Amino acid sequence: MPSQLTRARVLAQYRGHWLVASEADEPPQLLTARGRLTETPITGDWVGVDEGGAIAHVYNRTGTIIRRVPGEQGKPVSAQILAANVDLALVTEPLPEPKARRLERFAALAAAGGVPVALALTKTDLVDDGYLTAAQLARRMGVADAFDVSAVTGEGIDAVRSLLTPGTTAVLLGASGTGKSTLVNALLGEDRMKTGEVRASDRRGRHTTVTRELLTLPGGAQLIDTPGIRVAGLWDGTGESFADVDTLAEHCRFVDCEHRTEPGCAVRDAIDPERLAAWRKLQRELAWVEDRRAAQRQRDEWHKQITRHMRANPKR
Ligand SMILES: Nc1nc2c(ncn2[C@@H]2O[C@H](COP(=O)(O)OP(=O)(O)OP(=O)(O)O)[C@@H](O)[C@H]2O)c(=O)[nH]1
Ligand SMILES: [Zn+2]
Repeated sequence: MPSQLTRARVLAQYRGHWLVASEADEPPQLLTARGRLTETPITGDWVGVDEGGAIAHVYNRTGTIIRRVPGEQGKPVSAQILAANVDLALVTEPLPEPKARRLERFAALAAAGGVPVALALTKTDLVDDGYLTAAQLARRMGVADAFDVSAVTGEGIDAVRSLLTPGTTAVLLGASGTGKSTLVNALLGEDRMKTGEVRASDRRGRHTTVTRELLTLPGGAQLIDTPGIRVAGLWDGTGESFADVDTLAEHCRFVDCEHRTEPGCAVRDAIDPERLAAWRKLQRELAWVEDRRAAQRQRDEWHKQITRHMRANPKR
């Protein structure tokens, strides 16, 4: 690592460029990377900028949101890091009929990366008792913080703000159309104009391929939006998001109990059947992913060995 590096945060990524803000109160700059980095910088990353003004290092990440990229049949499975160095995931789902299955999936995605979860049920203006639904879902999922919010009436926005203390980096996670961007706008208030397309233009013109952007909220917290996610495949476990099932499962008679009809099962009668079905479905998905990943690792190892062998025995 070169000696003189300035620490800076990646606000957004473009093709071969990154919008980066140093800790000092300077305007963000569009930078390129120096040579080959060990990691490709992504939104939320802390990077080291060298004296020539290029990204030369990506610091270790804590709290990452990683999903499996929807792949074609027969193609290798791969992962995509959606956000780095995140302290809180606000998982969104709209009222009047929030889908528990989607909430559980996004919560698992966050938990797998070591990120605590809060629920934000949007569009509460469409119902009378959104707070009840939020409380029930939170209880069932073992989530401490849950809010029903409305960008139309402003209800619940302050409650969400109370979690977004200065220095916190939060990410909005949820399916397309669940109200993430609208919530961002509500939290930003009038500051919205300073962000987005305005900042993403420079001498070379406008960079319109904004995908995930780290924004600074008026209160001093950072927020990353993740627009347009259709499929949120799991990649590496479900973290602590099914702690209820995992804890009870320790008391099942069989270690590989699937909590169906096995005798001495401690989970089946204690967990909501739909939640248990969701757990099973995600476990099956993870088993499939792990199989594919193991097969790919084996193939990679093979290729390495062949290459090594050919290098050691060049044709004469
Ligand atoms: N009634 C009502 N409608 C809302 C509220 N929040 C969002 N909507 C509407 O829901 C739709 C989807 O909201 P978006 O904020 O674009 O959803 P998103 O999650 O950002 O979607 P992607 O960008 O595709 O991921 C829009 O038509 C919003 O106007 C709300 O609090 N109340
Ligand atoms: Zn069991």
